[in-house]
Amino acid sequence: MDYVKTIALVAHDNRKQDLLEWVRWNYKTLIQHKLVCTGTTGKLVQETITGLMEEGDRQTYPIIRLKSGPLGGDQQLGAMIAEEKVDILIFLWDPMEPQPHDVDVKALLRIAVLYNIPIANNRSTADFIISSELFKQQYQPIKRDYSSYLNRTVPGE
Ligand SMILES: O=C(CO)COP(=O)(O)O
Repeated sequence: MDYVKTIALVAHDNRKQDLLEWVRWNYKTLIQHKLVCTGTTGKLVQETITGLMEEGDRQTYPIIRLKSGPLGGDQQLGAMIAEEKVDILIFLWDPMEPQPHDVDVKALLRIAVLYNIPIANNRSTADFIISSELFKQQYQPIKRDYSSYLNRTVPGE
């Protein structure tokens, strides 16, 4: 990943205020990077950052807004990670409430682990990521070699 990173920000409803507070705290750093969000999170992040900009250069802050999580946004984000278009995932998911799209949440977390991108699922980990020395550098996550899996023989072959 480059100096300028693509950072995905996602939060379940009960965690959105937490994420927005984190965005407020870190917005000067965040605006130096590219942001991608699921739909409702994206709307709130965009409004928050736009509101924090100096009045003179205030403009709707550009972020990539995908569909809302339960409507396919988590899957769109997972696809972006598989295409190596996302460098970091900050996903404050709700540990206290089941979600209608639990399978999509699990799939998103799985693909983020598979591609070995940094993932924060709570604010303290998000703080550690954004304040890390590695955050300010180019960094290449080590990729596992899946060639033996890809070249396996399947039954009947
Ligand atoms: O449901 C989500 C993540 O699983 C987030 O979706 P929204 O940002 O659209 O609320």
